[in-house]
Amino acid sequence: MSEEQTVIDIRDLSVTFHRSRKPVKAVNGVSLSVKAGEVVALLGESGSGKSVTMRSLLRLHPKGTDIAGSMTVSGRDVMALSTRELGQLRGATVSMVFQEPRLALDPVYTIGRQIEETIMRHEKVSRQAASERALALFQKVRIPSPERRLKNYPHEMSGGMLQRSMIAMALACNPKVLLADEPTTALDATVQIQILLLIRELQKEYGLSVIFVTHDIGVAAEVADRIAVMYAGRIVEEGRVGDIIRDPKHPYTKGLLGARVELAHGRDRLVTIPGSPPDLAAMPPGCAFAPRCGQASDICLRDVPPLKPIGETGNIACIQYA
Ligand SMILES: Nc1ncnc2c1ncn2[C@@H]1O[C@H](COP(=O)(O)OP(=O)(O)OP(=O)(O)O)[C@@H](O)[C@H]1O
Repeated sequence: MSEEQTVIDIRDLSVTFHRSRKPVKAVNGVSLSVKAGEVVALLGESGSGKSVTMRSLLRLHPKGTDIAGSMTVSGRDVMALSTRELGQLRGATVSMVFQEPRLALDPVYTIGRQIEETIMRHEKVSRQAASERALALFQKVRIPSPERRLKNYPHEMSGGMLQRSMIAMALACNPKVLLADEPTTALDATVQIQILLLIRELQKEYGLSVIFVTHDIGVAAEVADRIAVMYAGRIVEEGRVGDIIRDPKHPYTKGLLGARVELAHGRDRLVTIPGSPPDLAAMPPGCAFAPRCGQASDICLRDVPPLKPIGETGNIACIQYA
């Protein structure tokens, strides 16, 4: 597979939930592609639609959810897959790691057993072969005393070890794609950086395409090749990690970076962007960020700015650059 080959292609994705009285459009016209061996971070505040975008790739939404647009993973049209085909895609071609590994693991089976079952669900191999592979995977994610640790139950492991175990399980069937949803958010800072480095190292070794969901621009900078910034269900800025960090263009991205810089300088409080994101069930007209934007003009309150190319590789949705 060539470096330039697109592995994930999301086109004009919109996702609407109908759980409450008013429909909630959690994702609104998102397009995103990820090449072979590339890491793209989806960055934004809570509720911006990052997880919903990512989960759409495996059609993990409740029944009755409206999904519009198209998605392909490794050339397969996700919306056209049968339930059986979708089951094969999950875990084999596409793996996921979550913020809370405990919720993804079964408390009554050992970790080793759960990795073996994952392998045997997707491949015709003996338990012995699956067990040997589980051991090799535990060595790969550098879990000390791997033989002994494979016999542990989830509650016997620390958060960091559990996340290493989840990464081992995610790699069990040689996936092409890893979807990571805030996998380090619940961990201490030192463990967090170890796990980020591990993900980055394994991603390179396996040539994985990764979508990494995070609310932390520092984490995104550490792990990603490209960053897509989401706000209220849309991508508002997208570009190479160095460009976004060095020269953020969208006022929202600047705000996210500003909050981070204040923290880095040891100020005693987190400087956040004033105001809060809009109610997705009652979106105001115009740019969703306008009510919080120091540079907004009348036109921003009226028209939604389209996402337009900027520079050679970036995109921006802001009237200042239209
Ligand atoms: N199953 C669901 N039913 C109804 N609404 C949902 C469902 N899943 C997500 N939402 C809503 O969609 C919006 C976007 O959620 P999403 O989880 O994608 O946000 P996020 O950017 O990943 O933030 P977080 O870090 O909090 O997960 C939120 O308003 C959320 O309440």
